[in-house]
Amino acid sequence: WLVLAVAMARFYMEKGTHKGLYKSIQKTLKFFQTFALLEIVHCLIGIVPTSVLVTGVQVSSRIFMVWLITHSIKPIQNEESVALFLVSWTVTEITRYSFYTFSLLDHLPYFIKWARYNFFIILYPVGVAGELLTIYAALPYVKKSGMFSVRLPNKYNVSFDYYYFLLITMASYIPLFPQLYFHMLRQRRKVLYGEVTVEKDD
Ligand SMILES: CCCCCCCCCCCCC[C@@H](O)CC(=O)SCCNC(=O)CCNC(=O)[C@H](O)C(C)(C)COP(=O)(O)OP(=O)(O)OC[C@H]1O[C@@H](n2cnc3c(N)ncnc32)[C@H](O)[C@@H]1OP(=O)(O)O
Repeated sequence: WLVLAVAMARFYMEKGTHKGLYKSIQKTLKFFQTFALLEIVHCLIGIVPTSVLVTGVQVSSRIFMVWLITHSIKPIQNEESVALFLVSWTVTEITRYSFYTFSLLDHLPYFIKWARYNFFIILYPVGVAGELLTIYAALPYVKKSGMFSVRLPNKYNVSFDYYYFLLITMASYIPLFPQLYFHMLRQRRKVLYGEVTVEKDD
């Protein structure tokens, strides 16, 4: 993610625009974000004590944004909203992995701890806004092209409309995002202020 941050900063300093940013960093982004699937595996096999459900929603929604939205629908790659979620994911992950690294080394600077459990207050809504605006921008292209959709009649007698799937996905942020956000607020109270709260989990 640090590599991604440097590439993004260099691109913006050289070009002075976000247009072309996604194209220039897409390989690195796809590599690291797809690799994040391992985080779900780590939770499943218990080598980290994190909720499988929270991590699953977090990682799968990002994989979906990377592969099934931004990679697949080229005309939206230059939208401002793409830069919005890219910056927000990158800052979040640099902070989060710094937190893990320094925690493992047993030398966690207070600033990293503070940043891990404060930055999300702004970055989460900003990232989600970037994601939702990007899906919204994709809707007309998806409707026009009929991509990833299966129409009747066909030999399996099934139909699937990606356009409506995207509308449902956007709607699912309404119940799911607050769960992730409140989870982080509870973690913040626990880690920064030592408050213990009971959380219903997977
Ligand atoms: C198929 C279509 C699906 C569509 C779904 C649509 C619905 C989507 C709804 C909303 C999606 C949100 C999208 C998201 O992409 C938006 C953004 O990310 S915007 C940017 C801002 N984001 C954030 O701030 C993310 C916040 N989330 C997190 O930080 C974590 O990812 C989270 C998984 C939520 C877990 O955090 P939590 O604090 O609960 O646990 P941790 O894992 O951090 O820590 C627990 C302990 O485990 C140790 N640990 C964990 N991993 C490691 C590691 N790799 N190495 C070492 N140690 C690790 C950690 O230190 C903790 O230890 P201790 O308890 O001893 O402190």
